[in-house]
Amino acid sequence: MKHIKILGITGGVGAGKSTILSYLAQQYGARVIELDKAAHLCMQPGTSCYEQIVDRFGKKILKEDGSIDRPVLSRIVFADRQEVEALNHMVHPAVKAYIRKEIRKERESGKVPFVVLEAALLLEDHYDEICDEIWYVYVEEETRIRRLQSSRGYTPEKTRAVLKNQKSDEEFRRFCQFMIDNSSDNVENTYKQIDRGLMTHGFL
Ligand SMILES: CC(C)(COP(=O)(O)OP(=O)(O)OC[C@H]1O[C@@H](n2cnc3c(N)ncnc32)[C@H](O)[C@@H]1O)[C@@H](O)C(=O)NCCC(=O)NCCS
Ligand SMILES: Nc1ncnc2c1ncn2[C@@H]1O[C@H](COP(=O)(O)OP(=O)(O)OP(=O)(O)O)[C@@H](O)[C@H]1O
Repeated sequence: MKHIKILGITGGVGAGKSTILSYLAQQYGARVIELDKAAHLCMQPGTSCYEQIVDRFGKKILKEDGSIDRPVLSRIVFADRQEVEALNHMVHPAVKAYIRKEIRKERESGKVPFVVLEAALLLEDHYDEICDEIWYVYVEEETRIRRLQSSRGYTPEKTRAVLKNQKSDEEFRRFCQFMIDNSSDNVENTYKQIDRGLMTHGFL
């Protein structure tokens, strides 16, 4: 089995993690796995996570077709830390098992130069056990609020509510091995930092 390195990309909501992931996939052929997307897969009807979530939050969080209405669930959990913790407790073990399986598949096939895992919660969920390094994507809060308002229609209140459930800038800096500053509206400045990081940190 080929040893393929695992790079974690983290940072708060709207920092530009998905933007960076697209670059890593297109420019370097990396396999990228978004934990949000993996979580959505693990919460589909028929899974044990789905059953647990409906048991806890009730049928009011379901759409007509029986799937989970994420904006509704989002309003409940991001208003109350206990609720978000309950959700995490149900979803995160399944996500981690899925990630481990995907990494094993990539190592068996040996086709990609490295694997990238992306989530706001890599540190909380101890993905340092799986990743060779975790890199932090930094953008100051007001810029993120502005970008998310124009691209996703998030109100400043929604962005702030999500932020409150995520690590502070100081904690991200303390626990990550490299920082990418994505504050510039010219994304080429960000790409240059990634190129340099991959080179100097042994991913290429
Ligand atoms: C709460 C849910 C229903 C909201 O869905 P919605 O479609 O509105 O938003 P989306 O999934 O795109 O998430 C938006 C952003 O919120 C943040 N976020 C999501 N879940 C969490 C969480 N549990 N704790 C802190 N921040 C979170 C992330 O920055 C994420 O990118 C959804 O995020 C969810 O199911 N979360 C639980 C799964 C999870 O923890 N995912 C995070 C990585 S494992
Ligand atoms: N350097 C940049 N200049 C201008 N806009 C940017 C830049 N980087 C990202 N954006 C925009 O900011 C928004 C948020 O970026 P993105 O979706 O990549 O964030 P994210 O960290 O993946 O968010 P989430 O945590 O919610 O998944 C997007 O609309 C994206 O196009």
